[in-house]
Amino acid sequence: MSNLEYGYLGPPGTFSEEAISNYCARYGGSTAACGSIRDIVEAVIADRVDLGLLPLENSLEGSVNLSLDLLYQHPELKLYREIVLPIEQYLLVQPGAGKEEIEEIYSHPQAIAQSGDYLAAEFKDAKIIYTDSTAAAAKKALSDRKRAAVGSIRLAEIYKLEIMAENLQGDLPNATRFVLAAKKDKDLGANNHLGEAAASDFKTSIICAPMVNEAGVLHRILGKFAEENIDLTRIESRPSRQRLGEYIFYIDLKGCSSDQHLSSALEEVKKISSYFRLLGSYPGTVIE
Ligand SMILES: O=C(O)C(=O)C[C@]1(C(=O)O)C=C[C@@H](O)C=C1
Repeated sequence: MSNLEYGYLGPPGTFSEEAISNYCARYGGSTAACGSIRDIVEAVIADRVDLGLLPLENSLEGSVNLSLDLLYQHPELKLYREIVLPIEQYLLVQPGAGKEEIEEIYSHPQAIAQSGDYLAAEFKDAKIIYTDSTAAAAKKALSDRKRAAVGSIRLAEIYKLEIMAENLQGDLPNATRFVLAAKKDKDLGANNHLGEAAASDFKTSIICAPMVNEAGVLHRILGKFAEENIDLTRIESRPSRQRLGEYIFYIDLKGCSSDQHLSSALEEVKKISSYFRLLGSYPGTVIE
């Protein structure tokens, strides 16, 4: 078992904590709660933890933009593993509080968005207040019976809250994909389990920006992967922050960067990019 320390979005009771606790139960290691996604990245950079767990995307709501932006802003970071966690949202209140008493609903923006249809139908007059995490929302609900929190069932037990409603995301499949990131030059030890998986289960993530902003550039980049028969699992754009209308692309691909076909496609993409960064090749862990 490994003795690595993992920073995650706390306090205890978040989905992030569930994901990393599950991972550590399987592979060893300890956890450290951080107050925000920025704090996780700072803790990794300052060597206060070995790796940080960043939420990257959700099956209903898409990207966690802050995580994408922080990965771009910190070229010293590398991705080591993906963890996918199924998500179920609950509405939690002070014991005994009635539905008609609820005036404010607290949660992380992703959790609020995943429960959007339910909240619009059942609490259309309630004020929605965003928090840094679902567990921070539970703490808010604890102190006032007119408040409710959206989050995991574990929050009910940890913070002694009552479940007012369950399955807020409806029947749609809800899962969040996290990544473990560390400094590239960090010595993670030999027995870290991070690379454990069948080679076929690897994914590779890159960030790139086209050399010129003209018709067909994205087509040319994607064509390089098609030529080598590489399965592209996700593409996301974010503003380059240099000029209005200029974007950088986050691309996830099946395979490992050392595979012959993927490595030649990456070399070709590098040639036609003004910015290119290999975020890493990593295996995944799916939590049931
Ligand atoms: O607030 C939490 O519980 C988190 O772990 C963060 C987070 C996210 O950023 O997406 C993680 C999973 C869920 O999608 C909702 C919130």
